Amino acid sequence: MSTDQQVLQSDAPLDLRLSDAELDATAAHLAAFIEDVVDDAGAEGAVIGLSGGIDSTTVAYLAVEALGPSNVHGLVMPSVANSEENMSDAEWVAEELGIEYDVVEIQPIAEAFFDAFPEAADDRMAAGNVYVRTRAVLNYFVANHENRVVLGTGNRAEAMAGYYTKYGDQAVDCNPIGNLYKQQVRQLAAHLGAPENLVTKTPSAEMWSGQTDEAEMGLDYDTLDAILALHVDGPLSKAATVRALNVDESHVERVVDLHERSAHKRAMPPAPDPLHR
Ligand SMILES: Nc1ncnc2c1ncn2[C@@H]1O[C@H](COP(=O)(O)OP(=O)(O)OC[C@H]2O[C@@H]([n+]3cccc(C(=O)O)c3)[C@H](O)[C@@H]2O)[C@@H](O)[C@H]1O
Ligand SMILES: Nc1ncnc2c1ncn2[C@@H]1O[C@H](COP(=O)(O)OP(=O)(O)OP(=O)(O)O)[C@@H](O)[C@H]1O
Ligand SMILES: [Mg+2]
Repeated sequence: MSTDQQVLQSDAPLDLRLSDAELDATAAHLAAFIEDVVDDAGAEGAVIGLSGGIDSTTVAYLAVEALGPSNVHGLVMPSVANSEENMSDAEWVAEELGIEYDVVEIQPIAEAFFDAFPEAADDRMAAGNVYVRTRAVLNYFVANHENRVVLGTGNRAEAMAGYYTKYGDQAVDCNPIGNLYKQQVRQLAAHLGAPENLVTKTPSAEMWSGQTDEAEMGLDYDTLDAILALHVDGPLSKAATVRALNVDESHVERVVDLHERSAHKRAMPPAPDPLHR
């Protein structure tokens, strides 16, 4: 994936917003899903990484609806790449929801990995993925110890574009918002009571300072959502999608490319067919 390219925007994006009744039903459905996952696992609650971003904020609100605040444990895990604003927003979410949370500085842990392979430490993608995977290890450390499940925060747009770290932020036990496009996540967050500054915040993985999802993918989320909904998830041809959204063919091709190149992330690791049965 090339980085920091021009952000392409459709001037006629598809409106995927849900009605108030649909938002009520969605919130109840997703909370019931979380409760079922925890019950089916025989677990005593959930762990969630809190980044101050809208995806983890939304899942935290849903988890508290589902399980009650005393059964949700938040982990705020800063590295040098995280902004103070995001980390303080993450703590604000935990305090607002009344959940237990810990702040775990992951820089020293990541530095141990960097020291093991100094030649890779300046590779911002490889190093950024170390931050992401370190958080996954800590989520499971707590989940194992406290008999909890790990809540994922991936949405439909990220999943279909492969915009996540394999066995990193995708290493979770369930994805409550995994079938919502990004604009629907923002809408649900507002519906659940998340404050405006979190709902409208620029999405970032914060794997390095200044990273933004839209600059890296080269598309804004409304356009990505729309191309996925119409073409990759939906029945429209490339040409019909271009006409419907008034976008360039290259927008659609970029999304198809992101989707196809990340197929391995959505599949079990392959093994050869058995030779002898
Ligand atoms: N065809 C194939 N079949 C099987 N395995 C294949 C493969 N191609 C690559 N691989 C494996 O996958 C690895 C590359 O995948 P991976 O390690 O995930 O790394 P990669 O996809 O290169 O990078 C992760 C991407 O996700 C973004 N991200 C990460 C975390 C959070 C967020 C966020 O939105 O918050 C976004 C990040 O900005 C970056 O664009 C390769 O090193 C290789 O091990
Ligand atoms: N510093 C961090 N501390 C704890 N968890 C984190 C941190 N950074 C990322 N995460 C976890 O990784 C997930 C994936 O990050 P991602 O950026 O996709 O979501 P987000 O930050 O919640 O929302 P947005 O996409 O709008 O930035 C987060 O939702 C959160 O669970
Ligand atoms: Mg983020």
